[in-house]
Amino acid sequence: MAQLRIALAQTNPTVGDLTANADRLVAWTRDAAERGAHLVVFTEMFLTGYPVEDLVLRTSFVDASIRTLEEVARRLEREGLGDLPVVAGYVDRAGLAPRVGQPKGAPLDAAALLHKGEVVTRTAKHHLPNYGVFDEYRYFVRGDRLPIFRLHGVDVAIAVCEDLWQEGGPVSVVGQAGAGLLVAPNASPYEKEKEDIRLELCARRAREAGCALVYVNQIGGQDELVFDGDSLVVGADGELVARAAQFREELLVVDLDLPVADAEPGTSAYDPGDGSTITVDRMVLSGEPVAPYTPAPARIAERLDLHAEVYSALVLGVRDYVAKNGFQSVILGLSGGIDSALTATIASDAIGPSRVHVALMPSRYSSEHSLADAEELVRRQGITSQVVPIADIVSAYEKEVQLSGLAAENLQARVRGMILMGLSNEYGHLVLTTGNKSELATGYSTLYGDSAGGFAPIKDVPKTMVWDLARWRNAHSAPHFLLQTDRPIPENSIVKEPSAELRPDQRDTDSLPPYEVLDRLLDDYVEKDMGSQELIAAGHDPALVTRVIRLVDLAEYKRRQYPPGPKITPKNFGRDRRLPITNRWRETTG
Ligand SMILES: Nc1ncnc2c1ncn2[C@@H]1O[C@H](COP(=O)(O)OP(=O)(O)OC[C@H]2O[C@@H]([n+]3cccc(C(=O)O)c3)[C@H](O)[C@@H]2O)[C@@H](O)[C@H]1O
Ligand SMILES: Nc1ncnc2c1ncn2[C@@H]1O[C@H](COP(=O)(O)OP(=O)(O)OP(=O)(O)O)[C@@H](O)[C@H]1O
Ligand SMILES: NC(=O)CC[C@H](N)C(=O)O
Repeated sequence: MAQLRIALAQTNPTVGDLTANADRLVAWTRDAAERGAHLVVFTEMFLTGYPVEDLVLRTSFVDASIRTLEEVARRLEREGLGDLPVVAGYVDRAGLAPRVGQPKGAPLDAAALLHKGEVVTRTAKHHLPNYGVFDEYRYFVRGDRLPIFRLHGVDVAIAVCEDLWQEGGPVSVVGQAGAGLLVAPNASPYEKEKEDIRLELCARRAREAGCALVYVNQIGGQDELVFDGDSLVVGADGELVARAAQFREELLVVDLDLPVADAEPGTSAYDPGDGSTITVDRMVLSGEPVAPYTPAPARIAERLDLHAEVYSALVLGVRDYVAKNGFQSVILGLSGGIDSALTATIASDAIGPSRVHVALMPSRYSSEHSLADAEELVRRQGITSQVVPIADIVSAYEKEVQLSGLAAENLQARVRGMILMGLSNEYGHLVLTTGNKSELATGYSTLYGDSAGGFAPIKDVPKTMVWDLARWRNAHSAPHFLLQTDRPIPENSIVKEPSAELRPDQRDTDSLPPYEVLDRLLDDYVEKDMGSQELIAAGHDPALVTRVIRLVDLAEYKRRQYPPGPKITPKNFGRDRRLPITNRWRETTG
C-alpha cells in the first residue's frame, strides 16, 4: 500500500469571473501545499463557475476558459506550486467525433490535470444530465475518456459529476481498468435531504470500482441554485472516511492508504456495456510511493438536520446573490406577518442586520398588532426601518382612477411595490420579495405588487415550512449567521392567523384551504406531478383537487414574472418546472 494526502477544495467560484476563480485556485493550492497534500481536487467547471448556461455557446467564452486553464497551469509553476498536481474543472471544446448534428468543436464539461506548468491530461463528462434543473444536451457533447495518472505509485482516475450518477460510461470501467483511487469534481445543487443520496451513491460506486472515491462539490449560490458542498471520501468498501461541512468553504485534507499500481502506461479501449467505448489513458507522474508518515485524523463533519440545512441554504442563496450581483444592502416590506419576518431574518443572517432595510407601510386596513409586531422585529434585530403610511397615496390614486373590489385591494399591494422599487432606485437596495411556495402555486399575490422585487428568498418554501423555519431559527443559531440575536422573530408573527390585510378582517382562509391541507395537496400535484384521479385516490377532497389544480394552472403567468429565489425542494418553480403559459390542458378534464 502507498500513502497519499488528498486535498478536497470545497470552494465557491463565481460564474463568469475566470480571473477571480483562477486566483482562488492558486490560493487554495498554496494552502493545500502548506498542509502537505500530494493532490488537490477542485470542483466541476471550477474556472468558469457552474452552471454557465448559454455562455458556453459563445466562442469567446470557451476560448477564455481554455486560455485560463493553460495560464493557471503556468502560474502554479511560476509561484512554486507546480509540483503539486491539481485536478480542476473548466469548459473545453471537442476536437473529434462530436455527436451527430453538433458542429465540430462543441463545448465539453471538462476537467484537467495540471502539473509542472503543463496541462497533463484533459477529460470531459460523459453522461450529460438533462432533467430537473439541468439542460446539458443543449450545451455539451459527451466525453469518452477515462484518464488514469500514477501519483506516488497509486493509479488515480478522474470522472466528472453525473458520470457517478448513471450506469455505464467512464465510472463503470474504473474497476476493469484497475485504478486505486477515483476523484470526481462535482457541481451538485442542493435540495433537501440530497446528501443522503450522495453518500449512498458514492459508496456504491466505490464498491463497484473496487477503489476509494473522492467526491468534491462546490458551495455557493448561483441565481436559483444553491450548492451545499458536503464533499466526502469513501473507502473501497464504501465506508465513509471523511466529510466536509455543508454550505461552507473548506479545504478538507485526508490521508489515504491506497494500493500500489503496476499497469503499463498507454491507451486502451474499454466497453462499458452501454454501446459506447471508453478510452483509458494511463500516464505516470511519479512511480515512487511517498516516504511513510503519520496520517492526520480524518474529519467527518456533523450533518445538519432538515431545518438547519434548508435555512442555511436560504442564507447562502441570499448572501451570494447580493454579493455576486454587487449589492450592498436589501430592502423589503415588513408587514408583521410571518413571510416578511422570516425573509428579513434570513437577510440579516446572510448580510448582517446593518445592511437590511425595511419599510413598514400600514394601510387603512392594517391592524395595530401588525405594525407593533413589525416594530418588535426591527427592535430585536437592529435593522433599519422607515414607516411609510400608504392610505393617502391610495386615496390620491383613487381620486383619479376609480377602482373597486379586488382591483382596489390590489392597489394597496401595488403602492407598496412602487414604494419599495422607488427606495431601491434611490439607495441601491436590492428588493427582496416575500412570497412563499404555497402562494406562488396558487397565484395568491398581486402582480407588480407584493410580487415586485429582484430576489425571492422563500419562494420555494411551502407556507407550513415557513412557520417551521421561523420556530427553528428562534431556537437555534450558527456561527455563519451574521445576526447574533436570541429569538429574532416575534412570537406573535409566528402564531397569528395569516392575513393579506387588503380589506377589513381578511383571512388567507377566505380564499385558500388551511395551509396544512393545501401544502399536502400541492406537494402531490406540483412536486409529484400526480393527476387528478391519483390525487383523489390519495385521499384529497375531490372538490378541493379541482379548485386547487385550477388555481395552480392559471397562475403560470404570474410565476413566470416572479423573481428568482433559492431552490430547496426537488421541484422548484423555475428551472425544475417549465410549463406553457398559454395552455388549455387541464388535469381535471384529461
Ligand atoms: N394568462 C395571463 N397572462 C398574462 N397576464 C394575465 C394573464 N391572466 C391574467 N393576467 C393579468 O393578471 C391580472 C390579475 O392578476 P393580479 O393583478 O395579480 O390580481 P389577482 O390575481 O386577480 O388578485 C390577487 C390575489 O392575490 C391575493 N393577494 C394579494 C396580495 C397579497 C397576498 C398575500 O397574502 O400575500 C394575496 C389577493 O387577495 C387576490 O386573491 C389581470 O388583471 C391581468 O392583467
Ligand atoms: N403593512 C405592510 N407594511 C409593509 N409591507 C407590507 C405590509 N403589508 C404587506 N406588505 C408586504 O407585502 C407582502 C405580502 O403581504 P401580505 O400581508 O399580504 O401577505 P402574507 O403572505 O401574509 O405575508 P406576511 O406573512 O409577511 O404578512 C408582505 O410580506 C410584505 O412584504
Ligand atoms: N453537474 C452535474 O452533472 C450534476 C448532476 C447530478 N445528478 C447532481 O445533481 O449531483
